[in-house]
Amino acid sequence: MLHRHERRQDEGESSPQGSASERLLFGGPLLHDALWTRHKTAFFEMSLGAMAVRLPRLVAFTVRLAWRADRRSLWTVGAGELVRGVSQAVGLVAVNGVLAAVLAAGAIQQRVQAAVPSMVVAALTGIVGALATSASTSGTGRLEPKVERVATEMYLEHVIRVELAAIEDAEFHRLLDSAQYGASSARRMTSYCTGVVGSLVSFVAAGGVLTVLHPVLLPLLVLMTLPRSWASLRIARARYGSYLRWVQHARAGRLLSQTLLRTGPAPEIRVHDVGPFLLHHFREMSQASEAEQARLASRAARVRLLAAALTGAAAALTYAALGLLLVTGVMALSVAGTAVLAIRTGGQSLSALVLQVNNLYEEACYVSDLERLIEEAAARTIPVGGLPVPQRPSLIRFENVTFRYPVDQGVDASQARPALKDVTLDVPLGRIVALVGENGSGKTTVSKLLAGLYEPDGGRVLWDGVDVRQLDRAQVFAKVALVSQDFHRWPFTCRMNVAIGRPARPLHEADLAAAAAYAGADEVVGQLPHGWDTLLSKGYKGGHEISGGQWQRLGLARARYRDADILVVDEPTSALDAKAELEVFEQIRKLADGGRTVVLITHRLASVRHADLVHVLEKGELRESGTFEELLARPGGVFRALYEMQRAQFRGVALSGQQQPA
Ligand SMILES: Nc1ncnc2c1ncn2[C@@H]1O[C@H](COP(=O)(O)OP(=O)(O)OP(=O)(O)O)[C@@H](O)[C@H]1O
Repeated sequence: MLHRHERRQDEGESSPQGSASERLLFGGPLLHDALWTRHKTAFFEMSLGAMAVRLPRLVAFTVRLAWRADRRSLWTVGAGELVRGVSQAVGLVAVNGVLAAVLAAGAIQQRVQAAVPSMVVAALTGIVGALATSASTSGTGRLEPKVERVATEMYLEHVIRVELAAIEDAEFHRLLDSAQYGASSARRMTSYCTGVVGSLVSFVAAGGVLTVLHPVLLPLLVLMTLPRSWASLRIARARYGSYLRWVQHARAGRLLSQTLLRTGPAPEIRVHDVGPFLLHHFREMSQASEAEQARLASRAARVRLLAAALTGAAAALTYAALGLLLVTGVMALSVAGTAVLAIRTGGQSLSALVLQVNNLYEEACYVSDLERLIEEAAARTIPVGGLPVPQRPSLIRFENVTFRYPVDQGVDASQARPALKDVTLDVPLGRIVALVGENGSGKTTVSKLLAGLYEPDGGRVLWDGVDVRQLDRAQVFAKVALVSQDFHRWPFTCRMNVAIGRPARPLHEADLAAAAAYAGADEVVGQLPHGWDTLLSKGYKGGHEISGGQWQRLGLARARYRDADILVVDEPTSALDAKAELEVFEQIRKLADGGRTVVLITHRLASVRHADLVHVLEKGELRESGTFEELLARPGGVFRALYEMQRAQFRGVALSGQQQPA
């Protein structure tokens, strides 16, 4: 047997340095940075005994899921497996009766006649067993997809309710990633569990019959089966370990082949002659993978041979013991015949049991991630309920607000600069409030806190004097429409891309048209091959791609369709041409005239001319606040300096036929 640390190295996820090509291209083996990769090694460290201890918990979890998914099928499976086991035991006893009758003294006709009742019982148990097996198989087949659906729903239900900060937390995200495999694992666990229960029942049935026949037969059964079980387990794990190693080379090779096929790098691949270079390394990685698979094949053959030798020795020992019992007259010939049959069925059940438990454990790693995710998600869920948000609030105030984004593990959070530091500002409702500042100054963060997406680490966000933490968050969200910089481009139809601004409301064509006209998206819709019904996702039949500026208009239309009191627009015109930009700002201004609040984030300082109030942020701190004119009039002010800088870019560029300004 391999030494423990050798085995780890031999069977673990990575070959430590990777192939020469992998070292050259990736600096080492190409490994996933994901939580689930840890399961692969954890799996190898689990002994059979430890697995047996965990077994009841695993079965209980699967049964609970199955209970939620479909009770009737669960009952069918349970009863089916039980009936199968019992009919197996009764069948063995009947076979014993047949053998005893046939091997007894007397004329052959009489002996056969005496065996008939037992034969009938054996045949009946065979029929009942087959019926029970098919009932269990169909029950498992019905249960599997339902269990997967229930587990997926559990997962998604929890995920959509967690705070944004949790979704952005790298560690939580890793768990999220890994737990998504939990649903399909739960599905597979259903059939493994049925297998485990079935094998266990069969083993107990065969063991029970053997014990009744003679007490020494049960230990003999175990003795004969254990080496075989150990060997099959060993081979399964060796195969898995080797798979992990060759899949690592295959993964690297796949990355190269995919890169060679993609459109993005295609020009560079051709002009810089990257193709033959990558092809050479693809071949090298594939050969490393082939070598590993060849190594596995010969290793599996060796283990299989050893297993066969051990099983043979155990069988010889068992049959020698049976022979001894026969010769010494301790056991009758008929009993020995039944014992051989029982040892065969019992042995098969035990081997199957060991393998099924092994499979069960492997799946359980993912299912336990799912369990953990559900626990953690529950702890990080957006609170439900709270004080009602005022019908027409008049002021949102940030009071000494400090906020830090969650940092990745290993990074000292206290060292990281807060995204907002001691910020105090007002957002009077029914007005246009602009947030300006350089990249990374904290504008988007202010808008997200305003929308209730984050809670401040220090200070308070007050809605008419009430801390947002006490307000009903669902009502806060309902007050806000958001057009973020990276608003989502849903892979749905154009109509749905606007209507998703208020998904709970029945589709209303007139409102859709009004929202589109507001954002200038009506022109976009008019140019699409199927108008509102065009699928905005290239790569699918009938799918169509639109430009960044056209998307931006749809994003604005979506926010307009939402028809909320507060519209937060983050760089709404970055992809628009100059004419469209002017139009959009004009429209935004009209919104405020209608009593809505607009929080406008932009780098184009000239566009904030119509804002009622401008807040200037710098490195997470509020530097200045005032109207456009006030800020421009402030000597040495940050806004004035930024504005001057932007203006200077255009100064000196004279149009033909125009005089350059003095
Ligand atoms: N999701 C996030 N996770 C971690 N840090 C973030 C995250 N979003 C922003 N930050 C950091 O917080 C700070 C403020 O970012 P924010 O996006 O609020 O700035 P901004 O003024 O809107 O910038 P820009 O003009 O580039 O959009 C930056 O240092 C940024 O790196």
